[in-house]
Amino acid sequence: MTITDSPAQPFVAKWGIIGCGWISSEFCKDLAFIRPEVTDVSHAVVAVGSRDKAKAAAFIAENMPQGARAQVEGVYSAKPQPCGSYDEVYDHPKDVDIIYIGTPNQSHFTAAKAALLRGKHVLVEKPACLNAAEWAVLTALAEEKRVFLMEGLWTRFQPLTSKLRDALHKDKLIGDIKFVQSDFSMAFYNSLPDTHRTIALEAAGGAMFDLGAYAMLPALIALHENPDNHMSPPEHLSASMLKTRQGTDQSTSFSFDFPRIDAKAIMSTSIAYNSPKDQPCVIVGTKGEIVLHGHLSRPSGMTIKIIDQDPAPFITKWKEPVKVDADVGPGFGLYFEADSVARSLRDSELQNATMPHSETALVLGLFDSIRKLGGYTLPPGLEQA
Ligand SMILES: NC(=O)C1=CN([C@@H]2O[C@H](COP(=O)(O)OP(=O)(O)OC[C@H]3O[C@@H](n4cnc5c(N)ncnc54)[C@H](OP(=O)(O)O)[C@@H]3O)[C@@H](O)[C@H]2O)C=CC1
Ligand SMILES: O=C1OC[C@@H](O)[C@H](O)[C@H]1O
Repeated sequence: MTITDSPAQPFVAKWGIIGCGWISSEFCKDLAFIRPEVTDVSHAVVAVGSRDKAKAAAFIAENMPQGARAQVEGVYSAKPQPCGSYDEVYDHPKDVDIIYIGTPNQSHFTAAKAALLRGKHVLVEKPACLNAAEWAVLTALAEEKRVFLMEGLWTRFQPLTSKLRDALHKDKLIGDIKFVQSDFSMAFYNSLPDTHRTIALEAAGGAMFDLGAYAMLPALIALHENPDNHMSPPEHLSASMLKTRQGTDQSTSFSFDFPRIDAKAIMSTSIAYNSPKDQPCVIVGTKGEIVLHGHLSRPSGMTIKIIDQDPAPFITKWKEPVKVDADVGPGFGLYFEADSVARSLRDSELQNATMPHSETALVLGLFDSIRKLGGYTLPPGLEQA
C-alpha cells in the first residue's frame, strides 16, 4: 500500500468526564459505540472523575471497560483512568483536551470555570448554569483562554431536528409559521424524594431548569431562527409557576411573541405529570401543521400535515399526513452532539455553530425573567454571578 492509499485517521477528541451519574454513563456508552458511517472523528475517554475513586473505577468497568471508540479500535492506546476528585481530571497529566460536565445544575458554573481556568475545552450539560450573568462570566473566560465552550442541549444535534428545520424553513412545507404550542413534562414530583436533583431547591431543581429548554426549543427553531425573523428576540414574555413543597416549580407555563413575523409560542413544563406522548408539540403554519411525537428531548418522529384546500378560516380537508421517523440508532443518541463537538475541536472552533454561546445566553436570560415572574428564588450563594 502506498502512503496515499492508507486510510485517513479520524480526529480523536480526548475527554475527561466529571461526575459518575446517569447522564455521564449514557454519554460514555455513546462515545464507545462503533458507528461505521462516522469516519472523520472519534473519541477517547482519558480520565473519569468522581468524588469517590472507587466509584469512578466501577463506572469505567460498567460503561466502557475498553474505553471509548478510538480506544476500542486501537486508534488511541491509553485506557480511561479513574480519578478520586474533579481537580485530578482538570489537571490530568495525560492529554485530556475537553471536559464533559455531567454533575447537577448547581455545580455546573463551578466545574466549568475550574476547567476553563486550566485551559480545557468544556461541554457542560444543560442548563449550562443558573443565570445569564454566570454564563457571561464563563463565555468571557473561554474567550480569554481561547478554548471551546458549549452547553450540551443534545436535541439540537439529533437528525430529526435538522429535518424539522428543513421542513419549516428550507422547504417551507407549512407556509408562514404562526404558532407553536409545546409541553415537556415528566412526573418526578411525588414519585422521587424531594431531595432528588429534579425537585430540590439546593440542586436548582424544578421543571424549568430541568425540562424547560426542551419545551422552548421548537419555538426557537420555528420562530426565533425563522429566516424572516432575522434573529429578533422574543417579546411580551408572560409566565406563571406552581411551586413544589421545596419552592421550586412543579409546573410552569410561559409564552412569548415574535412581532416581526406575527407569531406566538405558548409553552409549558412540569415535573408533576407526563406530557401528552403523541402530541407534545404542534407547529402551525398557513399551509399546515407539524406535530412532534414522543419526548421533546428526543422526539421519536414528526407528522407533517398539509391543508388540502384554499386558505379558509375553517379547515376540513387535509392531504395524507407524512410521517418522518427519527433516525436514532442504538444507544442514547448523545453521539450526534459529541461528534459535532469533536469536529469543532478538530477545526479549532471556539463555539459550535449549532449551539453557539448566544443561544445559551438567550435561554438563560428567558429563564431569569420566567423565574422573576414566577417568584422562584434560589438559596443565597447558589448563583455565583
Ligand atoms: N442531556 C440529557 O438528556 C440529560 C441531561 N441531564 C443533566 O445532567 C446533569 C446530571 O443529571 P443526572 O446524570 O441525571 O444526575 P445524577 O444524580 O445521576 O448524577 C450527577 C453526578 O454528579 C456528581 N455530583 C457532584 N456534586 C453532586 C451533588 N452535590 N449531589 C449529587 N451529585 C453530585 C455525582 O457524581 P460523583 O459522585 O461521581 O462525583 C453524581 O453521580 C443535570 O444537570 C441534568 O440537567 C440529566 C439527564 C439527561
Ligand atoms: O435532560 C433531561 O432530560 C430528560 C430527563 O430525564 C432529565 O430529568 C433531564 O435532566
